[in-house]
Amino acid sequence: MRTVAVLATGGTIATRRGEDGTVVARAAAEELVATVRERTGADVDVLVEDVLRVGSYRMTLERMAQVAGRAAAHLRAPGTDGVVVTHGTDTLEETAFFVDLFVEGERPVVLTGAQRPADAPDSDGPRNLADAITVATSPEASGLGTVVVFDGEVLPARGVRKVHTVASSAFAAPDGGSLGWVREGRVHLASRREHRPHLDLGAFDAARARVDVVACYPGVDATALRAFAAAGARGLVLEATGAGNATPEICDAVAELSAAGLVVVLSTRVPEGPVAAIYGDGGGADLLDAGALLSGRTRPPQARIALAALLGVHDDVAAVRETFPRLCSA
Ligand SMILES: NC(=O)C[C@H](N)C(=O)O
Repeated sequence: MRTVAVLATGGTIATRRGEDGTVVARAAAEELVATVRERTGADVDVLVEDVLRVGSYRMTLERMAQVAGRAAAHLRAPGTDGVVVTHGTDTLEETAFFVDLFVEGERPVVLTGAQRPADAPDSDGPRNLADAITVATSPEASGLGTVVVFDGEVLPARGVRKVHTVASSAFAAPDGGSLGWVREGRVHLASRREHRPHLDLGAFDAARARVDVVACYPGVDATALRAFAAAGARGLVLEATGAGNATPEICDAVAELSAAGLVVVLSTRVPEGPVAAIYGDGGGADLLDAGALLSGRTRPPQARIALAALLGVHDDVAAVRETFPRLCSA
C-alpha cells in the first residue's frame, strides 16, 4: 500500500460556476479525489486536506508558507510516500518554487491543477490529479524534490513557467526542459534535478520579505522603482529588456537604493536565455556596477520568490546577496 496526501488550495481544478455566473474555487479536496478514486486503484491510500480555497491570483507569501508548512508536516509522517498540492495555474510557478526552497527530503511534492473548471465536461483536472498521484507514489520519484505534473509532463519546480493562458498544455521549462512524463499510470523520468540549499521555513517571516517586480520598457523612468522602495520593499526585481538592460535613470536609482540596503535583482522579460552584463548606457553592465545581482536564467516571478525567501529568513543583506545566485538557474 502506498500513501499520498492531497492538499487542496483552490484554482480552476476546484472551480464551478455559481448562480451569479462567476467561476470560483468551490470544491473540497475530498471531491477532487473522488473523481480519481477508480484510476488511483485500491493499493493507494489517499489522505486529504483543505489548506486554502482560492484562485491562485490570490496567493501571497504567507499563503505559500502555509502550503509549504502543511506539505512538510505530511512528509514528516513516516508512512507518507509523497504529497500532491492542487493549485491554480496562474501562480503555480511561484508556489512550486517556494515549496522547493523550503521543503527538504527525499519524498516528492507534486503540484498540479487544471485549465478547465471542475464542472466542465472535458475538465483536465481529474487526469492531472491522477497523474500527480502516480508520480507522488512512484518509487522512481524519490529524490525528485518538488515538481509540477501537468498534461502528462513532469517539470522541475525551478524554471517551470505557465506558457499558455488557456491551453491544457499550459506549462513548460523553457531553459531546462521537462524531467519526464506520465502515461497510463506509469512514470518515465528522462533526467533528474540537482540538489541545492534548503531554507528554514520556521525562520521565514513574510513581513520582512516584500519584493516587487519593476517592468522595463522603452522610456521607462524610476518612478515605480522609487515608489516600491518608499512602500517598504526590501528587494526589487527588474523585468528588464533583452539580456538585462534598462535606462540610465533606472541605473541611478538602483545605485542609490542598493547603497541604502535594498537588494535589486536583474532578470528579463525575454522567455529564454540568461541575463548578461554586456551593455553600458543603462544596460546590464551599468546595472551590475550599480549593485544589481544577476538572476541567471531565473525569470522575474521565480527571481522574486528566491529573493523574498532569502529576505524572509535573513536580516543580513550581505548573506542574502551571497546566497541568491545559488538559488537561481545559472
Ligand atoms: N487555470 C487556473 O487555475 C487559473 C486560475 N485563474 C487560477 O490560477 O486559480
